[in-house]
Amino acid sequence: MTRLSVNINKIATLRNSRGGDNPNVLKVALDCERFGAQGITVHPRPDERHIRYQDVYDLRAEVTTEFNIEGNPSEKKFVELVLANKPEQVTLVPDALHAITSNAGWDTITNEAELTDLIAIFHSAGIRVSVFVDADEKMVEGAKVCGADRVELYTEPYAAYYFENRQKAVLPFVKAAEKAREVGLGLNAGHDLSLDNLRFLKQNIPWLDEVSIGHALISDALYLGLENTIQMYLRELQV
Ligand SMILES: CC(=O)[C@@H](O)[C@H](O)COP(=O)(O)O
Ligand SMILES: NCC(=O)COP(=O)(O)O
Repeated sequence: MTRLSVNINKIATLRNSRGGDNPNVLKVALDCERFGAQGITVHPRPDERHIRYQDVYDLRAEVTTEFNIEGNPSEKKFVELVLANKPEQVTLVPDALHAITSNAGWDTITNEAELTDLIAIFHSAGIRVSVFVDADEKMVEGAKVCGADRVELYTEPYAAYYFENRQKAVLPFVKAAEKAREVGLGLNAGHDLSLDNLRFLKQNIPWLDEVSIGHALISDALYLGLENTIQMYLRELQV
């Protein structure tokens, strides 16, 4: 079974645009769970341009499905936030400070020492650790060496190339996923997954543990409604 974790960053972006509390991030998270999402993902960034640090505390208190916090652990504040909230999963992402969104996975070989230390810290708090990587077998192997539990494959290149040649687009992801399975890592995927490209990814990598989806899902919900949209994404994973 592949779990759907809904990334609610975009809800916070909308809320922050007017400075009030509409839409209410916590309510949307609980509604996502009620509508069938099996997890909630947030990616607080140091500038708090969408999810604020306080949101993480508020969500932790109420979310009953898997809570996944993504972010760059080079920021001490991020590590402290995760340790204070003890989510079921932390996803380590090497974001540059002013990047519009995540745009690359870790070099798990160059950053082996840093990642190994951080993973040990999160493990000592009982938190599962997923490491965001490009679809590169060497980076997957490197994540295993660092002690990760899972990798999250950065799927933007798959999504970008999907309509041109989906067989070729998925191939590096299948190889990276096979490597993850071979070395005993759990497998997540995310970034730019959508109703267009999700089913094909799942068909080619049926052992995917989890996908985290935000931008496309929240955009679809404007037309289709949140409950219906979540059901539609869940259906794409039932193949
Ligand atoms: C880690 C990742 O793939 C990103 O998609 C991220 O979680 C989304 O962050 P933004 O919502 O800030 O673009
Ligand atoms: N980890 C990826 C994620 O949470 C959502 O990415 P996107 O669907 O907003 O591109």
